[in-house]
Amino acid sequence: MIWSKETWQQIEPVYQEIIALPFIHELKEGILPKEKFLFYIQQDALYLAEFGKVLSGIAGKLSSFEHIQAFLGFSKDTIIVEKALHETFLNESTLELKPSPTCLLYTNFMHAQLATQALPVAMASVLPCFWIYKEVGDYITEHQIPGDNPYQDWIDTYSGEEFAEAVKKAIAICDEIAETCTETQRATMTEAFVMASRMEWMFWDSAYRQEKWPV
Ligand SMILES: Cc1ncc(C[n+]2csc(CCO)c2C)c(N)n1
Repeated sequence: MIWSKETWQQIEPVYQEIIALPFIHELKEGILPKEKFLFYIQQDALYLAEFGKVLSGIAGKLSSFEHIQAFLGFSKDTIIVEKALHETFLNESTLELKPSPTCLLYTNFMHAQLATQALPVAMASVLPCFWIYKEVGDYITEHQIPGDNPYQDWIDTYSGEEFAEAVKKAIAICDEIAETCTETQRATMTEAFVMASRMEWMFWDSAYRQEKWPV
């Protein structure tokens, strides 16, 4: 079976929990309190800055010209989005922004995967970031009631054609790499994918709770 198909089946329960989150429901209805969205965007800017570095780190370890080009493109797009978020939603004071416990957990996990795991495992760790956002973007678009939604730009970004193409490419590259792996390596890739998917759930949940450091 194709690695990505088999692996998505593993996270289907996590995905169902994601679309059941109040953050996603209220985003879809356009009733998410502004301060919760802002908390999310601020943490996302911090997340994207690290994620962009991890993507270019993966590119640096790849050998096929086509794969390198794809991952450098993903990295560049991530940094462009991060910069745009800063310009649209954030101001000077965000220089003092500090990552929430969940944001730090997720970005450190990605960096650790890149630094200590085999390349296919690091690639599997970054894939939920693409794929889950695509599914969530499509889900919201399909279940939205027409009308004004202050978060429409965000929704359109992740349900658009351009993003769909990037996600397709990321999945295809992971499948191609998985084909060259042993069963054990493929299982480790799946484990990494599941772990990152759980952190995607946590990221939205932590934004809804405006998570603080306990001490
Ligand atoms: C926590 C978190 N996870 C995933 C994304 C989505 N995303 C971020 S970068 C990128 C790749 C190309 O731009 C994608 C799909 C996000 N914004 N925040």
